[in-house]
Amino acid sequence: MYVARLTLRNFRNYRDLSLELSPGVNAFVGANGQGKTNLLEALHLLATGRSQRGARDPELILAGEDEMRVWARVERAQGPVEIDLQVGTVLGRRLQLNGLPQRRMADLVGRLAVVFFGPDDLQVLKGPPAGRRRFLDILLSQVSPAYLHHLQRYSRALAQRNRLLRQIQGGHAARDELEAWDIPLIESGAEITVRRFRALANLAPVAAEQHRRISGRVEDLEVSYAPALPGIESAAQAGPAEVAQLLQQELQRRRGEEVARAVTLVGPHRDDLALRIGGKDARAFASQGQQRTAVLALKLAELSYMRAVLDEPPVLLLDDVVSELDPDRRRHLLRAVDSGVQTLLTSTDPQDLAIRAWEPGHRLFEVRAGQVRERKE
Ligand SMILES: Nc1ncnc2c1ncn2[C@@H]1O[C@H](COP(=O)(O)OP(=O)(O)OP(=O)(O)O)[C@@H](O)[C@H]1O
Repeated sequence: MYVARLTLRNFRNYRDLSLELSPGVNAFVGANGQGKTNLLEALHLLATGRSQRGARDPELILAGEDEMRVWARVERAQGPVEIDLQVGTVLGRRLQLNGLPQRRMADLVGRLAVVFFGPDDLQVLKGPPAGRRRFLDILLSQVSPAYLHHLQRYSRALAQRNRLLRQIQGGHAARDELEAWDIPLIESGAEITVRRFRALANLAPVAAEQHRRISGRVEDLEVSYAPALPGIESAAQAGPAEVAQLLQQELQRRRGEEVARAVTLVGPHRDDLALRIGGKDARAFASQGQQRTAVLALKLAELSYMRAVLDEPPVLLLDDVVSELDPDRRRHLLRAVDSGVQTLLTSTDPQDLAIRAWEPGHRLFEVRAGQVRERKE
């Protein structure tokens, strides 16, 4: 798939922009703070409903305005899709697909699929588990509406349950009220767990292979799902009903502790992704260079996983990472870019894009203060 046209109105520092994009490589160069990342953010928003920076809706609207619009025409194997998202400070979000208003925001997901790779991703290995869970959640939500449904249901149940636990602790609610929230927590928690295990079974060998190639077969990368609850792995192989049973037992067992600590202690929001490089825990031991190689391998695995599930490549968004990689790792990344994947990449330095070495048909744009101009070489 590829984005043929992107139109922005009052989005971040763009008042009015309409861009025609190449199905191949689109490079955006410009000094810091000119609006390069904002362009990729617009596409991330259309793909996932969320900003990759976790920005809230009002922050996305041009300062002084009260409504913004992001619109894209996406060419897909089965035909074009037009996604039109409007966000207002008063009116909230409104979504149209191919000109038809949609009632549910979740309908946005699955129209455009992206793999985003930015400087923050380089920290994902050493950072807190939430970042690694988010990696899986964003990937799976984009390829599976069922996963997104369970994730939303689970998050709601978790938030409500935590609120109730605080009320119980404060003596403002009864313990048996928890049961109503246990059901969605267990059911959707089991679905999420099983689907994460299955995805990793596919992702891990690809990440390992990419890693071998990038590191020159020096070290092995092992990626696996690391559930907080022992026994979950074999239950997940049997299916969601078996996982649900384990979660339920554990919730019963730890109810007293949950009430005492006023927080939900059981479920996939406590799980992690384990990465081992050369047999050692990457979180504790990986050097800067090893982290970069591992993250790059993971991102390339994400790309090929999505490509296989969707039966067409997603759009690759590379924010300021080309310059962060040494020539060898850059070559591996750019090889993936060359293989029929629409790519939007940003850099402050046109030299480090090595743009001339790319296939014909790439486009080079200059970004300055919310204006984008195509640069002819
Ligand atoms: N809601 C908004 N209204 C107006 N301007 C905004 C808004 N949000 C962000 N900006 C402006 O957008 C610019 C930041 O753009 P962006 O993050 O895309 O930078 P960049 O070109 O990617 O820079 P860098 O190379 O530093 O990452 C800043 O000048 C910021 O003030």
